[in-house]
Amino acid sequence: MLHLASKSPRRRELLGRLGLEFGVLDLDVPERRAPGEAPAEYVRRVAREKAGAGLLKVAGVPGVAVLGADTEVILGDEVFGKPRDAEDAAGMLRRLSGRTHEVVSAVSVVSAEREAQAVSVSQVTFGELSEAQIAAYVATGEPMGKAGAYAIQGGGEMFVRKLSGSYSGVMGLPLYETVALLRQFGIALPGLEQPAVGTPEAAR
Ligand SMILES: Cc1cn([C@H]2C[C@H](O)[C@@H](COP(=O)(O)OP(=O)(O)OP(=O)(O)O)O2)c(=O)[nH]c1=O
Repeated sequence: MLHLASKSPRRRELLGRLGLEFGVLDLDVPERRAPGEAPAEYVRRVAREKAGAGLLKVAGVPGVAVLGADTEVILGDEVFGKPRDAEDAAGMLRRLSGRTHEVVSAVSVVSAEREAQAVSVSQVTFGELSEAQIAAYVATGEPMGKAGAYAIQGGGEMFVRKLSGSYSGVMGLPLYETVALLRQFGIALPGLEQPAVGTPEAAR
């Protein structure tokens, strides 16, 4: 049985697209970058810690695997996590305006026997954002709870001039990498292995 160690509704929705059954573990893992820690290393560590904390919660249940993930927006050596408040969100959007940043999403799967990890890195280029646009977007509340203060799956898509990488990775759970990891753990993916309901006979 797979468990998702995440409070993120996006991760629940994305994992659900694979058509497998999974439980959800609500955890609070601190997200703080250690001094001198490289941005990509930080994302990998936090994903591993989320999965590890989840495994502790279900310890003793045989045959369980736990998936944890972390997503951060990286601009040079700066790491933008979830904004603290509206002002912080506006500051992040100002920094991202007219520039290309990276969105790094790490996924970790752990079980009592093994652990594996995959990382997805996407490049996202924003157009120039006016102060009015930033203020209007922040006022929608959408930036809160999102790394880099935007949601590509929401109004933030209007800022994206170019995306090179994984759309689901930017949203918080890179599906291509997740499928590969789950297969390593022998977890069946019925949504991928059977024809979708309603697919015409000829297309099967
Ligand atoms: C860049 C970007 C991030 N995000 C979200 C994905 C993640 O939920 C969030 C980054 O914060 P995370 O710390 O990765 O995740 P979380 O705190 O939401 O959930 P949990 O730790 O419980 O798994 O930003 C979007 O929804 N859209 C985007 O375009």
